[in-house]
Amino acid sequence: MNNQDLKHLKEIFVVTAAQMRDVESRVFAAGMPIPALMEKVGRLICDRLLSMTLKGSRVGILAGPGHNGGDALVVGRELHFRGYNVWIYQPFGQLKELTNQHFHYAQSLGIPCFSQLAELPDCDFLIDGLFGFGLEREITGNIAEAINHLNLWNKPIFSIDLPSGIHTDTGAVLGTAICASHTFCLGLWKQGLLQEQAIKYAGKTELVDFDIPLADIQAVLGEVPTIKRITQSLVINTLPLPLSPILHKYKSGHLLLICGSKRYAGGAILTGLGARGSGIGMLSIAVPESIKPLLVSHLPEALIIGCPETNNGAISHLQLPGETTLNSFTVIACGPGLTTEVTPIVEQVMKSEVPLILDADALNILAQLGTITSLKNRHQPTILTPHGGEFHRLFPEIDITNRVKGVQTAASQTGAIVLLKGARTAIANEQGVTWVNSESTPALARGGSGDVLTGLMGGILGQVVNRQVNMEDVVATAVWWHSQAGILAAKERTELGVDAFTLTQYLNRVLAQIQTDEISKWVELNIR
Ligand SMILES: NC(=O)C1=CN([C@@H]2O[C@H](COP(=O)(O)OP(=O)(O)OC[C@H]3O[C@@H](n4cnc5c(N)ncnc54)[C@H](O)[C@@H]3O)[C@@H](O)[C@H]2O)[C@@H](O)CC1
Ligand SMILES: [K+]
Repeated sequence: MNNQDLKHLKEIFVVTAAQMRDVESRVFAAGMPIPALMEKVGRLICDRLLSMTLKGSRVGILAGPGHNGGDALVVGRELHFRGYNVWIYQPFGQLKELTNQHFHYAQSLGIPCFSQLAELPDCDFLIDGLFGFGLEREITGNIAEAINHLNLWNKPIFSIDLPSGIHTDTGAVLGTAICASHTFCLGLWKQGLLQEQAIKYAGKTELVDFDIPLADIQAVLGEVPTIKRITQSLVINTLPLPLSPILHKYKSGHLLLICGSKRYAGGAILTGLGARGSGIGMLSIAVPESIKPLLVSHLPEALIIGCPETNNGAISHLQLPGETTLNSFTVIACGPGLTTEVTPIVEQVMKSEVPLILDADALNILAQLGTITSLKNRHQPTILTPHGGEFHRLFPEIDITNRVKGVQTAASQTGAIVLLKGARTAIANEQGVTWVNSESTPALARGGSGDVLTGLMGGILGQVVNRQVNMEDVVATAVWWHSQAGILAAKERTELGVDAFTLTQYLNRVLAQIQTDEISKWVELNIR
C-alpha cells in the first residue's frame, strides 16, 4: 500500500481512549522512545500551524500535567525558536516527568511561565494542551475557572488531540471544556470528536498523522474496524460509477418510491429528484392520483403511478400497473410525505421480498404499529432512516446521548440497518459495525433535505444491489454524497442558500468534482 492510500485508510479508523493507549503501548514496546514521539508530534503540529495564515505573533501555551501538556510545550518551544512571542500558562503543581522536563527547558530558554491566568499577557492565539485522552474526571476549581475565562477571550484556540474537557469516547463535557476554533486530533480519530455534543467545542477538526504502523492499529481495532469514519476513499467503490459500456436501462436498477400526499406533494418531488441525482436507470413513483400531474411535470423521465386516495389526499392503496408486484422492483423506498394514514401500505411493503428503505411517515407508522422487531423476519435488508424525534418514537427506551451506542442497540434489536440523522449521522448494522459521518454542514438542517437523502439512497441501492457490496456501505455512501452536495452548495451559495431543491442540483457536481485519478481508480476496480 502506498503512503497516500495508508493516509486515507487511517482517516477511517476511530478509537476510544483505551484503544489509543493500547495502540501506543504497542508502538512504545516495539522500541519507539516516548520522548522521540512527543518531539515528532509537537513538530508536526508546529509545522501545520506555520502552514496556516496565523494572525499575530503572541502565543499562549496552555500546558497540562500529562503528555498533552508535553506536546503543547514542544509546540511552544518550536514557535519560540521561529520568532513568536511565547508565554506559558501552567497551573499544575505536579507534572509527568517528560512534561516536567520540557517545562524546565522552556523556562531555561527564558520563555515566561505563569501559574495564574491573570498574569498571562494578551495573546493572538492559544495552544490548548491542558488535557488529551488522559482526562479521566470532571475539571473543577481554578482550572475550570481558567477554561471558562479563556473561552471568553474570543481568540483562536488550537486544541491538541481534543478540546480539553471533552470526554475522549462520548464527547461529553467533563465539567467544562475549551471552545476550540481548531482541533488537531493526533494519530487516530477519537470517538468523542465524532459525537454531536463535541461539535461546538472542537471547531474545525483534522487528523495529524504521526505514522503509527498499520499493523499496530489493526492488532487493536481488527482488520476491519467496528467503527468507521465515512470518507471519500471508503465510499468510492460503492458509487454507481463507472457504468458498464453495455448497460441496459433495466439492468441499472428499478427503484419504487412510495411517497407524497395532497398535503405533502413537495416531499414526493424532492424524493424523486434525489433519486434522479443518483443516476438510477428506472424510477417509478407511487403517489395519490391527484398529484400525479405535478410529479410528471417535475420528473418526466419517471413512471408516475397514480393510486386511489383517501378523502384527505393520502394514498389509500397501491395500484401497481399490469402484472407488476412489489417484488418486481430492485429496491423500495417508502415514507416521505405519506401522512400517517397509510398504515396498510407500510404493512404491505414490509412483506415485500426486496431491500426496503423506511423513512419519515413510514417510521411514524412503524412506531404506532409497535411491530418493529418483526423486521427481523424480513428476508431482505431493511434500512431505517430516522432523525432524533423519529428515533425516539421508534425506540423510546434507547438513550442517544451516545449516538454511536444508540444506533448499535437499535440495529441489534431490529436486524435493520439504522441510520440516525444529525450533524454527525451515525449508521449501524445488526452486527454492530458502525459508520459516522464527520463532514457535514448545518445547511442540511432544512425541510426536505431528508427526502432527498431517501431518494438518493434508493437510487444508489438500486444500481449497486447486484454487485458484491455491503448494504451498509451503500447507506454510508448515500450519506456521504448527500452531505458533500450540501457542503459544495453552501460554499457557493452560503449556508442559507441550500434549500432542498437546490441540494438536488448539486448531487451530480459532487461526482464531477472527484479527481480524475480517483475516476481511473474506479475504472480499474469496477470494470465488470
Ligand atoms: N507519548 C507521546 O509523546 C504522545 C503523546 N500524546 C499525547 O499524550 C496525551 C495523553 O497523555 P496523558 O496520558 O499523559 O494524558 P493527558 O495529558 O491527557 O492528561 C493526563 C493528566 O491529567 C490528569 N488529570 C486527568 N483528569 C484531570 C482533571 N479532571 N483535573 C486535573 N487533572 C486531571 C491526570 O492525572 C494526568 O496527570 C494525548 O492526548 C496526546 O496529546 C499522543 O497523542 C502522541 C504520542
Ligand atoms: K487538549
